[in-house]
Amino acid sequence: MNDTSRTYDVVVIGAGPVGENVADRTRAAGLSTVIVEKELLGGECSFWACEPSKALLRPVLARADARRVPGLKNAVGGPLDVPAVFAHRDDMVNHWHDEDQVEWLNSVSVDLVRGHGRLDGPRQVVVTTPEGGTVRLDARHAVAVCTGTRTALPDLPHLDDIRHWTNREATGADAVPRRLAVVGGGVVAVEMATAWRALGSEVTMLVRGDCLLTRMEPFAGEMVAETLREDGVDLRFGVSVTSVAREEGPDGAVRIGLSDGGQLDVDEILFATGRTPQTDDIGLETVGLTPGGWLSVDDTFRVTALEDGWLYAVGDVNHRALMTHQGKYQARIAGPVIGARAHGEPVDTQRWGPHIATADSAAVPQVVFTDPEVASVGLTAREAENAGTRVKVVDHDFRGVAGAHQYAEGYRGKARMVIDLDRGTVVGVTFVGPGIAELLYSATVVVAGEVPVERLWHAVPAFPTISEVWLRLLEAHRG
Ligand SMILES: Cc1cc2nc3c(=O)[nH]c(=O)nc-3n(C[C@H](O)[C@H](O)[C@H](O)COP(=O)(O)OP(=O)(O)OC[C@H]3O[C@@H](n4cnc5c(N)ncnc54)[C@H](O)[C@@H]3O)c2cc1C
Ligand SMILES: NC(=O)c1ccc[n+]([C@@H]2O[C@H](COP(=O)([O-])OP(=O)(O)OC[C@H]3O[C@@H](n4cnc5c(N)ncnc54)[C@H](O)[C@@H]3O)[C@@H](O)[C@H]2O)c1
Repeated sequence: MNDTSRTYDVVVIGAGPVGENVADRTRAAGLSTVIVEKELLGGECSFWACEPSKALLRPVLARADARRVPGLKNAVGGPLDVPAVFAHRDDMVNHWHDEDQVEWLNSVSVDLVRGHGRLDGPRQVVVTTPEGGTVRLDARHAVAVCTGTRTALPDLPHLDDIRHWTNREATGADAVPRRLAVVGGGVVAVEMATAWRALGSEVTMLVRGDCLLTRMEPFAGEMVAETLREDGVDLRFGVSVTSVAREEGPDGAVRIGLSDGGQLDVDEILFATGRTPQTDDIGLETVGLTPGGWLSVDDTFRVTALEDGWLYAVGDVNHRALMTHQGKYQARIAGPVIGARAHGEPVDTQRWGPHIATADSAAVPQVVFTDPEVASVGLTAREAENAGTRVKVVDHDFRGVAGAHQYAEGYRGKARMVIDLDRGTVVGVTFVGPGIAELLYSATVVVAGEVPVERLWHAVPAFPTISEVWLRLLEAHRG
């Protein structure tokens, strides 16, 4: 194929949820924009991460909730309809087709070039197309790298030979392994252990540390661990994988060597061991940067290592907050920033201003879709203390929350509010319990809005909802 060359105001590399939103916002700022994608528009989130994992988990959590409702629990005592769960998952990812996203891209007048994009000097991107041709894209104002991440794998001999699972197989498989090992104790590990246990696998979790969900309040990981164990997951702490091999050929069992000297045979092994940035093959060396690392950015998403400020990195690839909603928030900041700079307009970088991603450090919300659900925003008590804040930690275990007792017989939950005593505001909130995911936005408004604690007395939760936990927290604070 012949080489072609085109010029745009902005070139976006990577059409995951974040790249799509950057392109939408630069276009809205009046800049011509092209996006480059090597796989499916919608990225990891739409096809191999958020969407399929939550589709697998929805029936699991709905059944767990239903089993706590008197009058209903006997009706849902049986196993999940596994083929129907997979069919629902397949529908939720549109059978791994991206024509809806292509239609949307057309509707916002962003051009698309399919293929692998690489920088080729300042403001230049060269795309190798699936047909083997090249398209050269010149950017008048900015290139935004939104190339996301893939699973970070441990350095184990023969790992490539054993057909292991990453998030892609864990969210996309259509057969239930009899025995599944899950390596890791983070969010992917606990969510996928929950899903596959309920789908019928014997699950063993191999966690090298001594707790789950280490970035959250300690009680979150403890409560999730308790239910995983009750549900029959073999949860092992303080153990690492030292070797892996498929016994008896490619379809044989995986034999796992363990750091405690033991071994474990399973049918599949999932590595849920964190993420690595997709920057190893995007031409960073052509602009004087080292390939393979996270791209550090300032609060307006300009890559700090380049002085003349045309290169932006948004979403997972900048390592600020590896979640879809937070990457899309970054995109809603970065797009207008690129627009303002292109039009020679001022950029307002005051805390909470329109061109600075203040929430990335102050108010990142996250829901972990396990049983119980975990929802948190802002700082943990330890993070706040480490930041030098004079804090008061207020805990409540959902006693006296009528809505929680309506929701589930024997409701088990815990809530924590971290108060900045000098400013009189809430800097962090964590809820653990069934049905608490939708409570998180209230906490996010409280933290991002820096609402004075005293004003919260006037925010009245309806009776009898789980939200009344806010009242119990305030009462515990007032004493
Ligand atoms: C199992 C799992 C479950 C998750 N669940 C949730 C959840 O429930 N909620 C949540 O908020 N977050 C969740 N996450 C995190 C979420 O998936 C990521 O934060 C999100 O996908 C990041 O979006 P992104 O656009 O930055 O990157 P990605 O979604 O990774 O998209 C990057 C895109 O860039 C493309 N690309 C890369 N290199 C090139 C190149 N050189 N040329 C052209 N195209 C390129 C890729 O093909 C891809 O389409 C989950 C993650 C995992 C692994
Ligand atoms: N519901 C959600 O919001 C959601 C769901 C899934 C993933 N995500 C995001 O995706 C990102 C990736 O999740 P993740 O769980 O893969 O990463 P993570 O960083 O949350 O957890 C990685 C886990 O693997 C362990 N680990 C790392 N290297 C290891 C090794 N060599 N051997 C054994 N254990 C090892 C770590 O100790 C940790 O327990 C996270 O930032 C997460 O927030 C979000």
